[in-house]
Amino acid sequence: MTCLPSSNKEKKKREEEEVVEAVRRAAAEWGVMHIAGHGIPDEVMGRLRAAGTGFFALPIEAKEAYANDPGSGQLQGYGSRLATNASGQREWEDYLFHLLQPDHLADHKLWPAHPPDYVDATRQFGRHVRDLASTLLSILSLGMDLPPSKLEDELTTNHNKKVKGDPEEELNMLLQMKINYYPVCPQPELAVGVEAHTDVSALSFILHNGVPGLQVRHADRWVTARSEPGTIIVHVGDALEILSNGRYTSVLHRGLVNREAVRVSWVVFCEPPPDAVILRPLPELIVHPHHPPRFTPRTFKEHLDIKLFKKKQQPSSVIID
Ligand SMILES: O=C(O)CCC(=O)C(=O)O
Ligand SMILES: [Fe+2]
Repeated sequence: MTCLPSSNKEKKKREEEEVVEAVRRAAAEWGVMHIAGHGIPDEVMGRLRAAGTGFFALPIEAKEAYANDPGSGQLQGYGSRLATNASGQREWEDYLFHLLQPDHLADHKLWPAHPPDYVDATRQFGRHVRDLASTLLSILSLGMDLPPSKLEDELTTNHNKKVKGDPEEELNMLLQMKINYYPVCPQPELAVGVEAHTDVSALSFILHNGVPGLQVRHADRWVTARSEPGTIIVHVGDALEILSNGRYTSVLHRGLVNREAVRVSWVVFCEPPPDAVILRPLPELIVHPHHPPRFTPRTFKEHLDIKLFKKKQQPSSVIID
C-alpha cells in the first residue's frame, strides 16, 4: 500500500502530539523525565564524562588551583562540601561549578586546563544542551496550549524597568555547569551527597556515570532514578514552576552516596538572567477564580534570596518554595 502524503503529515502530527503529551505529563506529575533522542551525540557525552572524571582524578593541589570562595562571593570554581549540614548529616561531595553559556560571559580561567580536552568537550556539550533547552521549552509551551516560543520568550525578555537596556531586547538564558563528585563513603547511612532540594533553574539537565544515587520525591516517597544509558535526565526547576503557575512541578530531589563506587554527575542548570526577567505566572494561565496566581512576581535573583532566607529560617534538610 502506498502512503498518501497527507496521511504522512497526519502521522507526524499525531506523533508530535504524543511527544507533547508525554513531556507535559512527566513535567506535571513528576517534574522529572529521561529524554532519549535528544540529539546529543554519544561521542560528545563520552568526551564530557572523560574530561570531568579526569579533572577529579588530579591531585588535590591541582584542583585547588581552581578553588571557589563562597564567603567572598566567588561561587564559581572547585569546592568541597565535606561539612555537616543543617539536618546533622554530612554532605559528601566535591564539585566544580562554572558558567557554561553564553560563551562570551564565561570566565574561561576557571575552566580546568587539565585534562586538555576539558574546554572543548564542555563547550561542545554546552552548545547541544542549549539547543535541547529550546526544544524542550517549546514542547512544554505547547503542553500548556501556548505558542511554542512562549516560555523561552518569557525567560529572555527584559521586563524590569529598573534594569537598563532596551526593554524589548532579547537576553540570553544562562547555562551553569556543576559537576558533582561523590567519593565512596564508609558510612553512607550517616551522609548524603546533596541534601533534598528543588533546583532554582527553569530546567536542569543531568548526566551521570551510571552509579545510582539520584532520588526524586513522588507521591510521598523517595524514588531512585533508573540508569537509562544514552538518555539525559531533565528536571523541572522553580523558574518553570512559577511561569507555569504550578502546572509543572519543580521536583524535590537529593543525591545519595554509597560504600562501593564513586558517583559523578554533570548537571547543567538553564536559568534566566538574574535581574532583567521577572518570573511570574504567565497571564494566559490565570483564570479567576479557579486559577489564581500561586506565586508572587520576583526576579531570579530575588527568588534565590527568598530561598536562602527560607533555608536559614527553617533549618531542615528540605527546602520547598
Ligand atoms: O547528583 C545528582 O544526580 C543530582 C545533583 C543535584 O541535584 C544538584 O547538583 O543540584
Ligand atoms: Fe539539584
